[in-house]
Amino acid sequence: MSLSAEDDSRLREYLSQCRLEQVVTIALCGPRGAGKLSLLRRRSTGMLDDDDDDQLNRSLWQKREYLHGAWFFVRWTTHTKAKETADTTHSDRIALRGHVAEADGCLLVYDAASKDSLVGLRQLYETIHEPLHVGDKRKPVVVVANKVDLVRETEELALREGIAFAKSIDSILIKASAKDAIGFDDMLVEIVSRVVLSWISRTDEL
Ligand SMILES: Nc1nc2c(ncn2[C@@H]2O[C@H](COP(=O)(O)OP(=O)(O)OP(=O)(O)O)[C@@H](O)[C@H]2O)c(=O)[nH]1
Repeated sequence: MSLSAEDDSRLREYLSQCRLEQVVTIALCGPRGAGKLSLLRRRSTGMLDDDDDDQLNRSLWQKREYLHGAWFFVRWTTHTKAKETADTTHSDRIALRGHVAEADGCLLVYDAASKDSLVGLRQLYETIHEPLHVGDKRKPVVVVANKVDLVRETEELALREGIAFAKSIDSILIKASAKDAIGFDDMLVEIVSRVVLSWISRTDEL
């Protein structure tokens, strides 16, 4: 994980004083087909694709997680639930902004084997700029390059550009593959840690 030793100890100290389970809501945002649902599904059911109705499958969307010596109740949301809805429709953008506004943090997922997917993610980031900000502070964000199993060494451009994008928005990139079950734990720990640190900063400011 990318936390400094100082942040790590602040986080552990804060959590050691919390008696109750911490509820964290994370928005999974990203262009169509990036693998948002597959990442969640793979983690919960061990499957990549499934015919069951994922939207009704509560175990997919909320899960207890033990991180940094504390229990969290993690709720996931995503904006592209209606398969027939195109990315660019007005209602999709409204849904996307709504999810981001309600979330404590965001995972920005794109398909690491597709330059178009990264272009889509950049556009999406512009769309969520407003709900992502609370006053002059931005909610925690982590970029996830999914489908790294499809990236060959000779065509790593979308991955390298993804790292540059993550840096440009003051974030980090985590490599993941829902297919090979890689990266989910890392992205979970990273985003939840950043969310808790944002709570600590807010408390410190009061
Ligand atoms: N090779 C490979 N394929 C993947 C991976 N993750 C997802 N897929 C495939 O990519 C396709 C799209 O995955 P979804 O999980 O539906 O993507 P999504 O981002 O939820 O898509 P929308 O609902 O359209 O926004 C599916 O056919 C998955 O099987 C991965 O890590 N590697």
